[in-house]
Amino acid sequence: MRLVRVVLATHIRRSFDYLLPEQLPTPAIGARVQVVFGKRNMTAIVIELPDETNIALEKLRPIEAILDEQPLLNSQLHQLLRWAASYYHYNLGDIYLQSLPKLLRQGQLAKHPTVKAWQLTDAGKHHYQQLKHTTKAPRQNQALALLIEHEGKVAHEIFLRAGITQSILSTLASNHYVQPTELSSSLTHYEPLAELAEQPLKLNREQAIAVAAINSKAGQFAPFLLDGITGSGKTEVYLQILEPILKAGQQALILVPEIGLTAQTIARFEKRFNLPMAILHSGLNDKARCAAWLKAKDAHAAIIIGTRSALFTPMLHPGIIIIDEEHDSSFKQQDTFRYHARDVALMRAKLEQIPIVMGSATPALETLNNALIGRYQHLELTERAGLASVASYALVDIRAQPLRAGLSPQVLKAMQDTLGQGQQVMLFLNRRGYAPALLCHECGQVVECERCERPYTLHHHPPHLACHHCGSQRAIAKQCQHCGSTHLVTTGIGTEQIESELQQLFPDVSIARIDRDSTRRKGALDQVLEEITQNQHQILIGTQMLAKGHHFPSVTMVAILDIDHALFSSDFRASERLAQLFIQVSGRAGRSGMAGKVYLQTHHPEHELLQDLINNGYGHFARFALAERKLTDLPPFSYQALLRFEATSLNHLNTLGQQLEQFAQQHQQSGCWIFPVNEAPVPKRAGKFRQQQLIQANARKNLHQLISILIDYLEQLPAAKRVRWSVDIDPIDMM
Ligand SMILES: Nc1ncnc2c1ncn2[C@@H]1O[C@H](COP(=O)(O)OP(=O)(O)OP(=O)(O)O)[C@@H](O)[C@H]1O
Ligand SMILES: [Zn+2]
Repeated sequence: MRLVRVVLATHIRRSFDYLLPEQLPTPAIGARVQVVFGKRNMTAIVIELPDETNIALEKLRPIEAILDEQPLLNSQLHQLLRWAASYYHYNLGDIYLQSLPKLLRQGQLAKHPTVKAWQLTDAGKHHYQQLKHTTKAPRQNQALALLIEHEGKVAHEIFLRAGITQSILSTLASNHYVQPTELSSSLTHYEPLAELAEQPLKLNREQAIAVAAINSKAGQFAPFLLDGITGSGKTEVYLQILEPILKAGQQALILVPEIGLTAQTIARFEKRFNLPMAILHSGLNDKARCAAWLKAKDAHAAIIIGTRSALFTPMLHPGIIIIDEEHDSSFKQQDTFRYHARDVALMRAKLEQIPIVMGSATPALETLNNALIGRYQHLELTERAGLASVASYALVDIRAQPLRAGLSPQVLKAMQDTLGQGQQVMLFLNRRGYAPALLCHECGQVVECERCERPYTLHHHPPHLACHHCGSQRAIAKQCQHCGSTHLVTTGIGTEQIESELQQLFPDVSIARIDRDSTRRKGALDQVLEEITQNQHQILIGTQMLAKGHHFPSVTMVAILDIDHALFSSDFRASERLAQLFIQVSGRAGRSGMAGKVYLQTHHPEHELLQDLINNGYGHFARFALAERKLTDLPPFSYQALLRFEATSLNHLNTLGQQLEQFAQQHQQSGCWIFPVNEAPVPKRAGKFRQQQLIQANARKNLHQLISILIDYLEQLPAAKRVRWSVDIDPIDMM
């Protein structure tokens, strides 16, 4: 009797045992199998081949089929997924299955797709024998030689990497020396890096120290914080630490924030190394994602660049993990499996025994603290790279000032001057749409999304109302629902409004707006970023999309229009987020030699956070903020979990809340604080009422113990069946 223990994607939080029928070979651990679960056919992953089971034998069902001869996941990834399941108190089966690309989850064979290739003809062979010693058409000869070397078949991509262009291949094809064919992409393997495709920059002293420190830890677990001000050349450091790793035939995994993964980023790595890369982001179709994943797994890609979930991509020869803009909140998944990619990546680096580099100009306080207490090696870049100098700041007091398009006279004047000198201006406003609210001028009633009880945002392109909480849309109201008046007016300003008003103020200037609406179309963001680099636009207006890591050489002026609302938030992380945003946005000014200037409009020019950031910089602010967190027992000096509850009826929530609070108080442990169940900061979303309970502890162990007890309780509690609940470990957004 042979047994197989598997996990699969079901809400039941455990593994399942199946029988292995005689005619099937023993599957590898980490391979997929097909099983019947309930009445459904499902893809499962083998996690163990146990000797015994506590299920009655007659109840065991057989496995239907084995899908993989080779395991998809190696033992380090198994350990990682198990660790993640226990750390985040999430279902192991879901985590396993979610770590696979969708097509593999659905049971497709893990086969590399075929790629375009060229085949040598007899005529081509003959031609080469006759002409190989001539100097005529050297590129054509090189192409034919490459084909002979590889038994007559070479992938198109390999020709391109060797500098043999499409037009050379077309000429060869028109002479019938080669003909198109296909190759399994697994045959397109690459040789380790021999020499760089482009000359590296000469590092400054701090960069050189960073590169040497990281390279000295090859082949072992070593975490680094690369704490370098904006424009200090962190990317050049990444490029140079990759060189020895790629020369050793190892792979690099590079994680970037959701919208930081642009064609420009990819191009920088491509240009330096000319090696195959696997790109993984949420915009890929299923086929492309699966192909990239397999390329990484079988080491047919040297560099794997991706957003959050790329972290789980298997690699045959892992050499290093890099997390760029490590403070970015898009590394934290905000629904279902709420993991933080940076934290899981650290564990992965530990399991794989490789270095991990976390880079940022504005490190998360958690990360900075780990560096300050010596848990991570702290590498600092305190100067701008090359010829660029640090931008200067001006606080613009807008109290009682007349504003046009949200801009003060001082900022408008500065814009005129900057534009007059042929330089670019960047305006930052973290609010997309035309106006954040539409209201009745007669009775004051605001037009609200009924499902969220929040104002609709007015959009003009195309005209509609959109709820930024639940995403619902409707036609623009013509009448007040309350009093029937047709006199509706907007309040507040969004990026669309600034764009249209600036078009009137600066009719001869090209304006680019960059926000989620203007970049929805695939490729639109890359296109506008390229246009900005080519100086096709002079004024750039954007939300935080524009703040992230971009390098625009001609931007010398940045104006931050309105961040006042964030100065008085009750969320203890608000000041950290504001400081990061402020520094990142400011960091776009003056990056290539020309002096940069940053204008900050505010009603609170004396506010100590703004004063501190401007006068002393992020590092000073962050150390002070850490001291404050320590005094008040907040993370990273304590550990938090958030239980979230959602239901269509408030009664259901209240019943559950009372029972849970009572239970939690009875199971209070020393070193744990259990806060009351409260309304969430967004108390209603998409028709569901929302509540939450914060749990805090002085040690991780205590937190995890208490959470386990609470989860066990919730799983068997009848009142919890009518409520959707979830657990968020290390929550960063309390919404
Ligand atoms: N050693 C160097 N010498 C000259 N120029 C350099 C050097 N290192 C980097 N640069 C240049 O400085 C500019 C800024 O570098 P990079 O984009 O890597 O900065 P960064 O630290 O990643 O900034 P940010 O955090 O704002 O994204 C780039 O144009 C880069 O080519
Ligand atoms: Zn809504």
